[in-house]
Amino acid sequence: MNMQIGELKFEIMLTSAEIQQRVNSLAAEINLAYSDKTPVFIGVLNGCFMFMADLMKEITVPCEMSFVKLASYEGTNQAAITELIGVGIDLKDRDIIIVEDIVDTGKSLMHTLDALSHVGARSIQIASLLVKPTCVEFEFPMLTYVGFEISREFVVGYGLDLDGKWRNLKDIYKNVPA
Ligand SMILES: O=P(O)(O)OC[C@H]1O[C@H](OP(=O)(O)OP(=O)(O)O)[C@H](O)[C@@H]1O
Ligand code: HPA
Repeated sequence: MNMQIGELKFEIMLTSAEIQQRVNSLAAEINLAYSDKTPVFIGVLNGCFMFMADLMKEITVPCEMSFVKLASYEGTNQAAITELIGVGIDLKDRDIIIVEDIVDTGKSLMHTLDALSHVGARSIQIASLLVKPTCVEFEFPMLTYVGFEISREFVVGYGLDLDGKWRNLKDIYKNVPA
């Protein structure tokens, strides 16, 4: 199945059924690993919304959840300071699972981890539906739950956007040469 967005050509990469099956097995792994815990799932908006919703429906351990947005401020002589807006839960001594749609360069995830480094969590793990191993610029030992390792091509659908659009597609498409 192909799709044309302006000049760009996309081909289906992961069907909704394939995604659901993988999300269910990630949830099963998490249920097992957290059987004696009450984790806090933190979804990083906007891209995570579909993955988070489908994952949470399969989580059977008692848990809390929240969504955050990353806000970056560039100081004149300072490195960018990143703040997480919207957690709303005291994270001290909690077991956190960060939920991301994609780890591409890893910069966003680095910012999220930075922002969470001072909250006094008991543990932090990461669940990302997609990872681009050939693009990631950092090591993430806490990236335990990965849906699919994919190649470098730009992808859209299931929460992932191109210029703010196409997040609503239920399958995931990848950019291919026209
Ligand atoms: O690993 P990276 O190279 O940092 O890219 C991954 C991030 O980029 C996208 O977020 P974006 O900032 O575009 O916001 P969005 O979730 O609202 O689309 C995506 O949702 C990831 O959070
Ligand atoms: O391949 C991608 N698609 C959509 N959003 C993204 N953000 C980082 N990489 C991507």
